[in-house]
Amino acid sequence: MTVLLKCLSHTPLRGLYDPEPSIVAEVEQVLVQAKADVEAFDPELIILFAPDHYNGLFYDLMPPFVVATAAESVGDYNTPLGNLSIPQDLALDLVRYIHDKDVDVALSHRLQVDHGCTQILMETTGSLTRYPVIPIIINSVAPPFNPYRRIRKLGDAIGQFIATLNKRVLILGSGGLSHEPPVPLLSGAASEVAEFLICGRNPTPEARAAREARTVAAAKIFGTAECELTPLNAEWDNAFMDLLANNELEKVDAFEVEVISKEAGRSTHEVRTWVAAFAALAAQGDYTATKDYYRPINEWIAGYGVISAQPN
Ligand SMILES: O=C(O)/C=C/c1cccc(O)c1O
Ligand SMILES: [Fe+2]
Repeated sequence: MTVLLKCLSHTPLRGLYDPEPSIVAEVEQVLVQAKADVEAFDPELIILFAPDHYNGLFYDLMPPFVVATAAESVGDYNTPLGNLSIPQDLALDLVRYIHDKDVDVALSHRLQVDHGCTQILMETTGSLTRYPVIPIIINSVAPPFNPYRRIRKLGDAIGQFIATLNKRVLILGSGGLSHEPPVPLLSGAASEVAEFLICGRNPTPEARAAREARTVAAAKIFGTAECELTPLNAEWDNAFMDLLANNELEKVDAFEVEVISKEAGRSTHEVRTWVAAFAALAAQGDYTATKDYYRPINEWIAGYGVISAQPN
């Protein structure tokens, strides 16, 4: 068993509403390197920790964690449609293993996934199907959330499972860092919005286009006085990346959801995927991590970071 970890912010605004060309080129270079690293590692399995953004999972049944044995991309924003290549029996073995470690996960035999899963696959592998992948969705967008210590336990259990495999395993974490896109909250929502959040699967093309246009409109004013969304927080982001790079993962047990939402934005909780990814890595022993990139990018509504790590 050999392990490589990559955690990347995602943003569906990439290519839709970009910052100045030098920044686009800078990020492109980081992503080209990430893809080259993955190509050289040649994974036999990808464990992908990702959030959903009310595309596959809704409040009619909102699980904290889901392992998918089959998944198709909804093709939101600029991401491709299509099925992911999931080894079904291995995914089921993973579910049984996690349960044996006293952590409960939901199971889906037909999950719809969005840019939370697909953008990172496209960026690091160039395809939805290049390598076998087991997607694990961690609720990071639809409050209430379970505590960060539960994410660490989940990641640790999955890391122990990885250690039983005689495979090269790429662990991916998708999302974060600080950010707050215009994703509605159920609490206080108008009835039409509440209906979408509870049961909004398979929107019409017009509804999807309207949602994407709302995100672009928010991006155009994000970070200005005109915008009511919580601004990016580079200090929070750097402290979080340092915590990971310095092998201090247990500190996340003290993270408070409401405090993070206020300080860094409601969708900052996508870093829960990074916590799970690093806990899975830490289950292999000590590791060395490198902060490959960080920049707060208002146009993308993203504290945008990339971090890589491998066991020592
Ligand atoms: O779900 C959406 O419509 C928008 C999501 C989004 C926007 C900006 C940054 C992100 O990480 C997102 O997921
Ligand atoms: Fe996101």
